[in-house]
Amino acid sequence: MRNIQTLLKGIEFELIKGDLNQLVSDVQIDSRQLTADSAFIAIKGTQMDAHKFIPKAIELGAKTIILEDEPSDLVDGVSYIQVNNTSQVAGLIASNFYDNPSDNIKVIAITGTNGKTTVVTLLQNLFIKLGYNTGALTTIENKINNEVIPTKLTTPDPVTLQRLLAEMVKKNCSYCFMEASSHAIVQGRLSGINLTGAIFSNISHDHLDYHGTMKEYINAKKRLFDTLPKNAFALVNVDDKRGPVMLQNCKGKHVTFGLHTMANYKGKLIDNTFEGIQMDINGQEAWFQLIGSFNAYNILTAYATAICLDEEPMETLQCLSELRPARGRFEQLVSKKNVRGIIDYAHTPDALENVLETIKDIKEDGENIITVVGCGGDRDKSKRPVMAKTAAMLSEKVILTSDNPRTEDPEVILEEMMDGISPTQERRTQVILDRKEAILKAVEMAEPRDIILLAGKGHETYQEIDGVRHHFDDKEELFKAFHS
Ligand SMILES: CC(=O)N[C@H]1[C@@H](OP(=O)(O)OP(=O)(O)OC[C@H]2O[C@@H](n3ccc(=O)[nH]c3=O)[C@H](O)[C@@H]2O)O[C@H](CO)[C@@H](O)[C@@H]1O[C@H](C)C(=O)N[C@@H](C)C(=O)N[C@H](CCC(=O)O)C(=O)O
Ligand SMILES: Nc1ncnc2c1ncn2[C@@H]1O[C@H](COP(=O)(O)OP(=O)(O)OP(=O)(O)O)[C@@H](O)[C@H]1O
Repeated sequence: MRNIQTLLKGIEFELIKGDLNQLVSDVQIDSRQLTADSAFIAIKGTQMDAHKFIPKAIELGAKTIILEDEPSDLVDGVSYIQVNNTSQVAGLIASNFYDNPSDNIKVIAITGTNGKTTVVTLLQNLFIKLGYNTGALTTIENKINNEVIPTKLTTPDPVTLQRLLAEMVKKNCSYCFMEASSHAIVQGRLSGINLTGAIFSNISHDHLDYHGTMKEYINAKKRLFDTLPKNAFALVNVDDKRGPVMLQNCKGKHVTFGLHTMANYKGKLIDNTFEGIQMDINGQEAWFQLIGSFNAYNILTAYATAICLDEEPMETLQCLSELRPARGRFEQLVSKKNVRGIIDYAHTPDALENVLETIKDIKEDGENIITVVGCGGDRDKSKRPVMAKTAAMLSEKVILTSDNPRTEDPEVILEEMMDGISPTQERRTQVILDRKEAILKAVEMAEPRDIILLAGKGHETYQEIDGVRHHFDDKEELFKAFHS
């Protein structure tokens, strides 16, 4: 139990009614999770205004309400605390509730359109190999050492985030590596975290449905750097022209990396095969088991982060070279007929282009690429024709199919994807609504040495149709198709 005063440390507030010594058993932003004596933080969200749940919260036993708008009806025995922006202080309140966990664990957050999950996974595995207890928060899952905690979000909500950090501290973790999505940054989910480092991977077209313009999207990422403390490091990719932008007005220690630009950490790709990549990092050559030139960036990022955290360069390289790809990130299966299947989470135009360019770089002449790809429903519609066009430009054959239509009509999504296909590309493009059938068709069409790319789902084990998640796993389906 904590008293309200403790929860409000460092926050500007006004006590409308009640007692600051009142004890609080838990902090919640969702009325559905409330238990007796919890504090309820009423957030004005993108869908609804949680102020309307305040009566319900009190009914469920909440005696502390943190809100923006003063309610007309004030209940006796309940403390009402008014703040400017509940969404932006929820993390701070939760941090105070959990004893400011990020003072006792080094938290490193990565933002950027692509590469976040890969880098966080690499870093967690690297630091476990280096002998540390380590936590990781990713789109795939949250982890405390080897314990897996399922998640639906890339960056957890502010209260869950602080609870996870507190749990990591309890389990003696020295580090937490986490993804910071642009949604999370804008919504203040990271508030209350005392960051040790922030990383910028790259930026390209994504999430414009939420941010509106590219400028706003870039600004969202930049906010992570604008609020960085002086003793934290700001590690950015200077091959991306927005890298230096992230560092403008950033108080943290500026550190750069790049493959093509002068940087503190300079990498060079030497060899790129289906078995792995060889690269030079600051004059030291090493072999890594991750595939694709874009992974040269991810390895360089992980290396640079480890050195920023005072690890020894040779040991870091040795451990990095032992690491394998994350689930659904360029995972490969080869059939008896010698057809190579690649499962990759590429679900943005840029990531799709990257993965296809990577395959083209590595493959031999005469080996054809068959791409199976779809676009999600209820998400950025503008990327649909672009992704179809990218697939058609960089593959010999394309099968457009479903990828989480959610509440949208999958046929309409596919029609919008088809808008990106030119009349000449139409001849080598098929539309197969059912993803399982699309995979079977790709396998049936493939000749020995051909390459099938299943793009977009990666690690996901579901297909969301009409709001219901049905079990679906690209790797499982490909394995069955290869063995049927
Ligand atoms: C659009 C968006 O980002 N929404 C996130 C946001 O919720 P919201 O503002 O929309 O919430 P809302 O539904 O309007 O509800 C407002 C408030 O009422 C509360 N509520 C609601 C119902 C109720 O009965 N009682 C109650 O108290 C809710 O808990 C919330 O605090 O804040 C919530 C708490 O942090 C998030 O869970 C929620 O993520 C939703 C589920 C989501 O799907 N978000 C996606 C878009 C997202 O955040 N994705 C990024 C990754 C993007 C990427 O890189 O691909 C991520 O970090 O995962
Ligand atoms: N450094 C990189 N630069 C460009 N593309 C990359 C990079 N790393 C990975 N990719 C591509 O982007 C896809 C997604 O990678 P990853 O999951 O690591 O990114 P992410 O930023 O976590 O994305 P999300 O938040 O959507 O999960 C990969 O499958 C790969 O095709």
